[in-house]
Amino acid sequence: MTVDAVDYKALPKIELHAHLSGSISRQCLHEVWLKKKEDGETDLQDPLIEMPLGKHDYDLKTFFPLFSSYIYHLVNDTWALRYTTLSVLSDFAADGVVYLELRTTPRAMPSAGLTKSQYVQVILETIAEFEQSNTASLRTKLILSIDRRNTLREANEVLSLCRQFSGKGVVGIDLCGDPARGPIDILGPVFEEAKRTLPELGITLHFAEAEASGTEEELLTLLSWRPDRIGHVIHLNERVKEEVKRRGWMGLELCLSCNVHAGMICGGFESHHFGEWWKVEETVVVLSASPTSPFSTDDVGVFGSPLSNEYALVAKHFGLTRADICSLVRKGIDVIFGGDEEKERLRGLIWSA
Ligand SMILES: CNc1ncnc2c1ncn2[C@@H]1O[C@H](COP(=O)(O)O)[C@@H](O)[C@H]1O
Repeated sequence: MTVDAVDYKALPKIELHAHLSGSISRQCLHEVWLKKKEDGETDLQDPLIEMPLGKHDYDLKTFFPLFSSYIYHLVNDTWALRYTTLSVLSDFAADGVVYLELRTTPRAMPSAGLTKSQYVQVILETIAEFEQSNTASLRTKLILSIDRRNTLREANEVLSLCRQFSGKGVVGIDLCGDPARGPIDILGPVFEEAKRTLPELGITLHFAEAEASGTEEELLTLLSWRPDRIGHVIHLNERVKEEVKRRGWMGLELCLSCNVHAGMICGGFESHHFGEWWKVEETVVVLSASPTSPFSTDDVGVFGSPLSNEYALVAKHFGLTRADICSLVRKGIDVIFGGDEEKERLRGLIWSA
């Protein structure tokens, strides 16, 4: 059986590292802009001009400001939040994703009178609405993100929201944001409290995404917070690699297109560290998509590569067979945060060969 025999879109897939605002397609942002323009509610430039279709060469310097200076000004009320969330869910479902953990940084929208708690509530209601009205097999849970720039008070607020919505769709907490920002030590107590008081909550951390956030000191600190999964996993020295393996069964959320397009790794797909990790017994590699906006795997909207394409890429560049691909997806079930019932559902859905 050649790798070409796999229909990567039809392959039921698990996506665990998708940032909501980075997963909105440029077309969807354009639709939001059109409505706001017609209603006289925006002076922003058309997203298709701001982020032309086909432009995916954002790097870590140009990528992060896109949110605070553009996307957050466009998606700034309940209508836009619901519209864009529905669009993101439809895109993942159309790409054959059957289980999605969407992550987002709770954001108040003062001009629309929306608190951070209401922001989370709107997203959860939109997910429920999508699941009721859609025949797709996609089931979605939410992870709330702490930004590296957050103060201790802001980070604690995210933890409180996790507590408030635990059992109602929120299944995890994340550390994300510009890796050039830090230090992250002040946030430690929040993750320690999460571990202690909310054992059902999964912890995932952006890990060694850039050299600046890949010092041994930072990485050992992050590991001391006892994450269940880590994302990107690029700049690790041998000691940290050994430490990751020693923890056993840690999920590694790897984002190929994002890392390559954003120049986060040297060389092309062949030199991606997926090649180093995917056969490591002690860890579980999970691929993440790069939507069609300016980013890519973890921000499909930005980098523009759906999850199905990420599987095609690893098959092509690392020679995975159909059996390898199916076993890669199946292994991912073990590191989802969505609970045993969901794991059972997925075991019935994901191809065994
Ligand atoms: C390149 N990879 C990345 N590394 C770190 N953080 C990232 C990221 N991609 C996105 N974000 C984080 O997600 C936010 C946007 O989505 P939400 O408003 O939360 O839904 C960004 O502001 C950034 O903090």
